[in-house]
Amino acid sequence: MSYEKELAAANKAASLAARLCQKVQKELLQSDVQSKSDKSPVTVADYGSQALVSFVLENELSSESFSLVAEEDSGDLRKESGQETLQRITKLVNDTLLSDGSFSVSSLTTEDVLRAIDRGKSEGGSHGRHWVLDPIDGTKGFLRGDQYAIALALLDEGKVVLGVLACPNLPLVSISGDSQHSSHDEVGCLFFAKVGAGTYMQSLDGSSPKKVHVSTTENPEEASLFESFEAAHSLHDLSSSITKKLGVKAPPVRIDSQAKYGALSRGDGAIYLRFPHKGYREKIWDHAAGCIVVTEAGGVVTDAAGNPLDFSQGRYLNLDTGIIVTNQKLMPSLLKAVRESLDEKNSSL
Ligand SMILES: Nc1ncnc2c1ncn2[C@@H]1O[C@H](COP(=O)(O)OS(=O)(=O)O)[C@@H](OP(=O)(O)O)[C@H]1O
Ligand SMILES: [Mg+2]
Repeated sequence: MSYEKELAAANKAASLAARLCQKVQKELLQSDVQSKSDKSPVTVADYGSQALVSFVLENELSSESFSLVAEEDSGDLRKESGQETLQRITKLVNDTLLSDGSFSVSSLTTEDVLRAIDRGKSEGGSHGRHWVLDPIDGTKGFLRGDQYAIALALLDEGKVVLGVLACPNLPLVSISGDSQHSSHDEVGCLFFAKVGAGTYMQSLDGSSPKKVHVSTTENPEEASLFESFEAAHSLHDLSSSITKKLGVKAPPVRIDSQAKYGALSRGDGAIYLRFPHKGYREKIWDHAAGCIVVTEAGGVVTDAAGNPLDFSQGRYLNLDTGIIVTNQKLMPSLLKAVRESLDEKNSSL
């Protein structure tokens, strides 16, 4: 199976969704009246991105019956209080489709938008094909004006077979701790990977794609660490104890969203550690696209016990403790350090 047509559709869908999100983030950052606690811009961009991706996939694949596992549903938009937001989303989606020029449809109605969003209710699973979407991954980063990603993947018989990460604010040059980059660097990256065919990166503006590879270092002293920006999303103390054991010298690079997987796939840094607080259940849309982008670039993604991630169990991942990402050479010593640090943590409880 080549998945050629599916990859082209996914790239188009994620790029257009990125355009929609960029427009909303720009307005958000320019607005003086926007209060910091107002979550409405991210709400509008989240729903708009999901509606757009769902519509583009249906259109490009000429398929009425595809399955989509996605983060949002239209419940709140169907209420009286959601009508103004729904109008804004519908206008944004139509403006974005119009800006592309390749869609022959006249404008979508609010009902079309609600229907497109609700396609995302699929439960996924181990049989057949399922698209997996996080319309805005890193919502907190989006509101801060920092990193976020549109993450889209395709599962076939429970395995991730393609993945696309659109990262509108990620510099085209390396962001690892030791590299110099300035606020003038060009931003906006599109990573895409297909099973058995490697990972590529291009600019969201459409430069020609270049094959990328994870860092090949086997020396932990040269390896820098990526982790969640938000301390509430990952135990920073635990990753610090692990990297100390390994001998990592550089301070951690903390950025939001699956942009971490994208950055790692092109060799910015060599390790990504994620240890959610007890009780948190990881969703498949937070890792499916990132996972194939890294593995097709030569990296390894496992849970804290060294098992591959299983995307076939529905909307959630059933995980042992955390997620570990690195290259093949560093994995054995990293897993050992993870095991030792987890044992120390558990014995101190
Ligand atoms: N408590 C808790 N623990 C662990 N993870 C959580 C938690 N709460 C949320 N999330 C999920 O984290 C997604 C954001 O990605 P990151 O954690 O990699 O980035 S960051 O923390 O925003 O820096 C974020 O994705 P979005 O909701 O799409 O933004 C969540 O799915
Ligand atoms: Mg997410």
